[in-house]
Amino acid sequence: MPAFTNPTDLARETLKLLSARRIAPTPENYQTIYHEIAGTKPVVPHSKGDQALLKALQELAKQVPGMGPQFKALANALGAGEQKAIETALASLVPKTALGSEASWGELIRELMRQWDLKQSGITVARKKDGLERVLSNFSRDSSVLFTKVQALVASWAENPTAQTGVPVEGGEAVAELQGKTAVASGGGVSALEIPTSDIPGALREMLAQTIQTGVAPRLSQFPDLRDEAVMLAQQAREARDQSSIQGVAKNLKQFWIKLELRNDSDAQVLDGLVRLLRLLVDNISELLLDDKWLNGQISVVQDIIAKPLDSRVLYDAERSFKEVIFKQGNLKHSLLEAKDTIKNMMATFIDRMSEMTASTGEYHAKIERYTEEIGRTEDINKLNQILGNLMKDTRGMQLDMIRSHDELELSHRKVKEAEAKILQLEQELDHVSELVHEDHLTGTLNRRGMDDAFERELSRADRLNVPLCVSLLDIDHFKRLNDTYGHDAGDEALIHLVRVVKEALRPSDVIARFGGEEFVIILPEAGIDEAVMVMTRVQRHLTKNFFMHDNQRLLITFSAGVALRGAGEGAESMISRADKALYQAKEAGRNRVVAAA
Ligand SMILES: Nc1nc2c(ncn2[C@@H]2O[C@H](COP(=O)(O)OP(=O)(O)OP(=O)(O)O)[C@@H](O)[C@H]2O)c(=O)[nH]1
Repeated sequence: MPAFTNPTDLARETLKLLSARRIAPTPENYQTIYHEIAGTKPVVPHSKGDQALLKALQELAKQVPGMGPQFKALANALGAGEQKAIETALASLVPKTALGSEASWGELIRELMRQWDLKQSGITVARKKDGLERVLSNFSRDSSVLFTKVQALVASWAENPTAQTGVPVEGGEAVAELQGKTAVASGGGVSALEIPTSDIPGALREMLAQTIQTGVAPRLSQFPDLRDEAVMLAQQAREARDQSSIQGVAKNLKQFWIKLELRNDSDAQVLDGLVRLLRLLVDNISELLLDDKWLNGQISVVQDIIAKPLDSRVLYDAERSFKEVIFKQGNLKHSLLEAKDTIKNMMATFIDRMSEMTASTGEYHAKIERYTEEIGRTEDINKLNQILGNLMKDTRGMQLDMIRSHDELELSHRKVKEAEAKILQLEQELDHVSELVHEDHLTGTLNRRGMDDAFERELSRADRLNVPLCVSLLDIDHFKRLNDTYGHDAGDEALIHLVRVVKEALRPSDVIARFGGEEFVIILPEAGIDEAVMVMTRVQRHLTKNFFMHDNQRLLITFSAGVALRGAGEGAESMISRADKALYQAKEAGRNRVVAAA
């Protein structure tokens, strides 16, 4: 029995003992000594967080079948703040857990308490409590599932202090894996608690597979390669049974999403590009309206673009060409209008002079008639002399007028001729500028200038994304013989045929440009050397299956090609030169083949 029961005595004795034992008179020490003297248990005040944790443990005691007493003991020990009792309670949880690891539940709860007390930005105690309650109420029927869920929840707190939610939902682990994270914390002491593979249930795998197959793949119809990849991934997810294949699926999915994001970006770019292009066309229609022919040229470019699968690069090319044409046409239009004005002025001068001349000759004739009458009427020699003098003067004046008018007319005529020549030249220039939009006018591929632009763009893209880039130089075999046998026009047709067939076999992102006569450059973005050689061999096969028809004859066209993979920091010129050497080797080796450059 304690010696003191009266609170005043107890207080006095407590202070005495504090002083006798030389213990600092802190509130905690005072409380401990007080209870020691009174023979009572100290009431440990609980923080809000502790209260929530206690409540959660009490909830666990109710919900987990067969483990109620253990959780209750732990809650009591925590409530009383008795370290030894906490340890015993934790130890008592261990053998009862369904999971193999002896220390699993104990460690998990210890970690739960540790994370509970830690302050993570963005995860409040209320949020933790909410998360824990949801896990308890959703998964407490199966202790092994509950273990995994509680573990994932704790890991999510530990993993990312700024995480928006700490509540794992169905498939939460899978989502964490997809994002390239594991559901188990890398620090914070739970790294030993790996999720056993047997805990990735078949239903979850199936759900993931179905999400990819029926939710993702059908929305990728415009990107057949990605759609096929999604279907393949779905199959992979369905078949993944062990840890390493699940990890493989997660890695593939992550890469797939990155690709999808890039593609979506480029989709938005295509839309942007198209809108910019249309705006450019509409805004500048007045510049292009000088002649219907030119306007139609621009519109047909837009129509061509819309007819093809949209590609931000095609739009970019078209936009650049448009801008150039509009700028040049604007300048030319100005000069053209000036030249036309000059002609109009010349014509006006000409008509003025003509009417002046007609007027002065009319006047002269009237004077002559008058002088003739006067000459008929007079016999006076002096008078006649005077009339003759006047007549001479008028005739000389008339002659001067005539000479002046003649000179002026000559000048006008010359100026009109010059203005006409200028107009002709300007019109030819306009035609030429318009042709620039269509690049190589025979085959419709890019010309050398277009190729330079495309190279510039692809090289910087390859640098930016750190992806490979290949170039191929192809040359038709024995083209001279074809020209000599069937004529130059047939040769031209063969070039058009070749380009059409080559384009069919290439990817939309590949670029083809006419390098010279019967030589073409193909830029293959994001292709390694093996892939590039494979693409060019596929193009060759496609060409041998598609004969060139001339005068109802099936003519087989073949080509040889050299392929070069871009070296670090290598420029277009050097790549083409290496591809050219490889092309030479292909010709030397018997033609109709593809050779990779060293
Ligand atoms: N029809 C036509 N012929 C062209 C054009 N440009 C170049 N050529 C012709 O292409 C031929 C190229 O001949 P060569 O360089 O001797 O090569 P090849 O006959 O193809 O022989 P190999 O390349 O060795 O297989 C020449 O006859 C050129 O006149 C063009 O635009 N149209």
